[in-house]
Amino acid sequence: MTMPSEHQCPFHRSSPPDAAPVGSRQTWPPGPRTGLTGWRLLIAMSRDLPGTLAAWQKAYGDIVHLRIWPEHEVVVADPQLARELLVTHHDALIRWERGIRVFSQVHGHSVLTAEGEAWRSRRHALVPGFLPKAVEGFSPTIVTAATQAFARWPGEDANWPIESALTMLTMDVILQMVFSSHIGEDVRVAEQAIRVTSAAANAEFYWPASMPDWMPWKRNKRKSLRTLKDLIERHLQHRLKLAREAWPDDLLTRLLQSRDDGTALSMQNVRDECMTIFLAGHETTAATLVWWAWCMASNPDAQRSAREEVQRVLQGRAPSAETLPQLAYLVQTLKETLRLYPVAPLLISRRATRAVQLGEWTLPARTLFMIPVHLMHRDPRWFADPEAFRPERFASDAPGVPEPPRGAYIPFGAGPRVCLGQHLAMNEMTVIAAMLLQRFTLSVPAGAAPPRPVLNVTLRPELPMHLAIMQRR
Ligand code: HEM
Repeated sequence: MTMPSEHQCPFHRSSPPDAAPVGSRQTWPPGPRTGLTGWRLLIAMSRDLPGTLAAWQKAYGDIVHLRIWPEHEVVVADPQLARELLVTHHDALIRWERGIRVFSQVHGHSVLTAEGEAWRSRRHALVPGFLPKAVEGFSPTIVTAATQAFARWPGEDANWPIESALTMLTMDVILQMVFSSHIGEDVRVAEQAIRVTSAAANAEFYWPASMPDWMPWKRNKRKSLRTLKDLIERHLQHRLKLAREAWPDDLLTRLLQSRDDGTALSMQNVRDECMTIFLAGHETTAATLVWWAWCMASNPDAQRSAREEVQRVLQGRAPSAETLPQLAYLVQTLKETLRLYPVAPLLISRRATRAVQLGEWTLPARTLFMIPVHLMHRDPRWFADPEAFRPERFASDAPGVPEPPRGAYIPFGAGPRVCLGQHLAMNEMTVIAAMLLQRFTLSVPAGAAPPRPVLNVTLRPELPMHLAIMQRR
């Protein structure tokens, strides 16, 4: 019998014997060998982050140390410790500076990128607009946008570009919520600009510094950033030209009005918040709906059950604040989709500003922490038959399904920096999913292989998703 050595992770006693810690024996959990700089670990991560982290968890356990010069990084895939980090130790953490620098190129200094007091006051100003009651008020807007979008879908298509169609729809929804306007002609340009900036951001995460954007080969990124900023600016200027009494009740008006009651939001802050809400508010919901559509198409029984519920509850009507809570099974299909395909599979890495006690490890100030949400979501210890699509596991009365530990399921993060838009996202996705099932049957195109998830800021299919659709009579 192999006795656990003092090197081994106390949370994963079965670590292999070669799992020697790289740093101080008292300080660092086990992890892969580093070589001279550890940069080969970085290269492995940049090629396939989810796959590489899964292999390291298998080899070294739930808490893995990576020495990537000049950093010490600790990957925490133990649900209780991940939660402890995000909730109990939140005030000992800031977000990884490099990640924030990359995000700031697009988001400026918004609630997503701010820290400390600046973050607290932004979050405080924004929260009321994103509480469940406030979000309910957006349902008619979502219904109108979805009705118009689905009316443009064909009656039948064996290879319908559903990813592009759903992205357009969620973009339209968020533009109506923020600016009370449709995206119209801008849609294709914006979609392309977002793809270019996301790809650029994804590549830059793995470099210690970015080359300046005026470099000739960054022309596309420069142009795309300009396109997105111009889009926000155009809507903002249009609003400012209107008399105040004519301002519609939307998120931009709420942001502008919050400047009146002493919240120190500059006009640049308003622009930055609009950009974050625009991007975070539609890319994530689009990606989740795309994965949901795949799960429905590849699990026809689940699709049938969800549709039967929609028909029984809605009886052909549009979803509303009153009927949405009755769509319990449909919500379970969305939750199960978020388990299998969490669109933010790795929360933004955190940096410790002081020593952090995590289980039996005391990890010094400046340690970087990474939380692989996707690994916890597919861990057979917390979710039986984890690769299977089984919405019933989220039923409150599911027989014989043990409750996973808190922290094992965190598609929206946890702690004070939990997703600001989680209620809006669930509300919007439920409305759109219900309306889609009312109108169309989804199936996998003949001969199509299961999509490979890749991380491109959000988790997306490697190739744009196409599905077969058939209008229901
Ligand atoms: C399926 C949809 C969504 C998912 C899975 C999702 C996921 C997440 C996650 C995991 C975080 C925390 C990141 C971290 O801790 O590092 C986050 C933060 C955030 N999300 Fe979402 N999100 C979704 C939709 C939305 C929507 C619709 C909005 C806004 C309209 C939004 C706005 C934000 C903002 C502003 C933050 C930063 C909050 C802060 O730092 O205080 N998200 N989201």
